[in-house]
Formats: sequence, structure tokens, C-alpha cells
Amino acid sequence: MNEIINDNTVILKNLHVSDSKGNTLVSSSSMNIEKGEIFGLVGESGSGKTLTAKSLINLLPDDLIFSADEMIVAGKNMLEISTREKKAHIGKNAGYIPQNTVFFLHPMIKIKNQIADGFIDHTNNNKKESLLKAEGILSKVGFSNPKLVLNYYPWQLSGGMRQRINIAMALMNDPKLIVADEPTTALDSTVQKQVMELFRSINDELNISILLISHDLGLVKNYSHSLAVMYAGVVVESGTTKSVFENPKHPYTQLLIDIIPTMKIKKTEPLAEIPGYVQEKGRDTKGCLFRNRCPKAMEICETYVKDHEEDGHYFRCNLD
Ligand SMILES: Nc1ncnc2c1ncn2[C@@H]1O[C@H](COP(=O)(O)OP(=O)(O)OP(=O)(O)O)[C@@H](O)[C@H]1O
Repeated sequence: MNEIINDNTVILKNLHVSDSKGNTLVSSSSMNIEKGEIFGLVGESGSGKTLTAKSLINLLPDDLIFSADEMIVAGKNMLEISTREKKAHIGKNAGYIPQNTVFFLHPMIKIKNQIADGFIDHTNNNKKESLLKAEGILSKVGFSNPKLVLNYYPWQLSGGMRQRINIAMALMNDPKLIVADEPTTALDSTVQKQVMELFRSINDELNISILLISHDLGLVKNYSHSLAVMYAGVVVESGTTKSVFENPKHPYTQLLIDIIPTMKIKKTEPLAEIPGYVQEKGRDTKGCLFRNRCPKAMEICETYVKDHEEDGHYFRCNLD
């Protein structure tokens, strides 16, 4: 009964996450990730990107409470299966690349002993088979001498190489979905580009869906097919990347697009910012959470906010 006949890798409707004191952290958030697409999830720090992604892949901290009207991930209804089944399903079908990759790999354990674990846990393969598989994947992610790399300790590798190892680890179980949380934040711009091109080729060649979390709308514009913009725990706009960029509807999205740095900016010029900050508290209001920073706010925005959807382009705002 839990097998879903649907091509979408993720269907999420009305996600709500709160802390143990009942404070709302994420609310009314929905998204669909189609099979084989790169889906960008953007927003400022604290907007709920990581919590949303972690809800999907069963990694929410135990002290947080979540609910949703629908949550389908890689063909399974996550709201109807046991914790054990969820763990097995996610372990087999989803790879996670966390924000802080430096601490993700244990510095004192050889790569070969870290890369094999998840694969052995979720398949019936032994260590030898898993290392053979790892060699193939390491060359896919750009290592010319995978046998040598397997014998390295993480501290012997550069940041970009460690990130390639993390990507290889996420690929070991042939997942349907990879969640990459700010995967290039710690890298310099040349390595950043190489890593993003690697994600693109993985997506092209293996048809794996990628949930790309980033605060950088410019990066998401370049690499994603569709995207969702989050503000203060709420998805305020979503759609294909083309339609959101050609016709951004939400004032927050419009401002984010305006501040994407362009090549024309002189090095000495400061980057523009949106005045104000994302609110941490009071996220369960019926009104619009962006109203205090919104240049187009109206009185009604204090108590009400309207949902619009046309041809898969969604936005949540009282403007039409
Ligand atoms: N375990 C937790 N307990 C209580 N509040 C939390 C917890 N984890 C996150 N939060 C809060 O939930 C909100 C959303 O956090 P989240 O990490 O999802 O944001 P984000 O958009 O991923 O930001 P960043 O880019 O900084 O990681 C923030 O206000 C954060 O302080």
C-alpha cells in the first residue's frame, strides 16, 4: 500500500515543524521535486531550509515535532511507515551532504573505512564488493587514482576533494534523491564551480533528483530546474526556475533577484542587502511574515495572506 505510483521524487504538502515549547519554525510549506530534476531551496539564514530538508529524509532532531498533509519521498508515503521502515528507505534511497562537510568525515579514519559503511548496512554486499563499488564512484566524481584515495585519511585531502568524497558517499547506494545542504559554502569560487558541475553531471547522467539548499539565488538560478523560496519558515514562491526568474511574483523573491551580484559590480562596491532580518519568533501568524520588510506591504498583510497558483507557479502574497 505504501508504494506510490508517481514519478515525483518528493511531494510535500503543508509541512509544519515546531520546537518542544510549541514555537513554529516551519509552516504551510509545500513543494514537488520531479524525478531527475535539480530543485533549489533558497532563503536567508534561519528561513527553514535545513529543517524542511531534514523532515523529508528523517533527520529532524528528536526535540522537534513535525506534521504534514502529505509527504512522499522516493516512492514511499513517509507518513504511513514505521520509524524503522523510514530509516531503511531513506538509507537506501536518499543521500545527504550536510552543511559542514569538514566535520562530516572523521579525520582519523581512512576513506575506505568510511565510504563502505552505509553501503554494507543497506545492501547485502561485503566490504570487498563495497570497495570495488567505491572505486568506480570515486573515478566518476573525478579522482584519477581511486585506489590511492581510498587509503587516504580525510586530513590529507583539500576541501574540494573532501566534498567529492562526501558526494561519492551519497552516491554509494544508487539513491533516487540527494539532499545537498549549502554544498559549496566553504569552498573557493573555482572549486565551487567544479563541485556544482559535478552535481550537474551526476544529475544528467544518473537522473538522480537533487535538492540543492542554498542562500545564493545566483547559484540556484544557474543549476536548478525548479526552485522554492523560503521566508521565515514558509515557502513564499515556487515554480520552474525559468518562470520564477522571468516573472517573480513575491516581493521577497523580487528583492532577492535584485541583489544577485552581477559581473558588472566593482570589487570595492558593497553588496546590496535587504534591510531587516528574518524573524525567529511569532511564525504562526495568519498574516504575511515578510510584511515588516516588504516595500509593498498593505494593511491586510497583518492578518491575511493569499495563496496563488497558475501553471505550477505558486506564490503567497496579497498582491496579484
Ligand atoms: N533543534 C532546533 N531547536 C530549536 N530551533 C531550531 C532547531 N534547529 C533549527 N532551529 C530554528 O529553526 C529555524 C530554521 O532553521 P534552519 O536551520 O532550517 O534554517 P536555514 O534556512 O537552513 O538556515 P541556515 O542557512 O543558517 O542553515 C531557525 O530559526 C533556527 O534557529
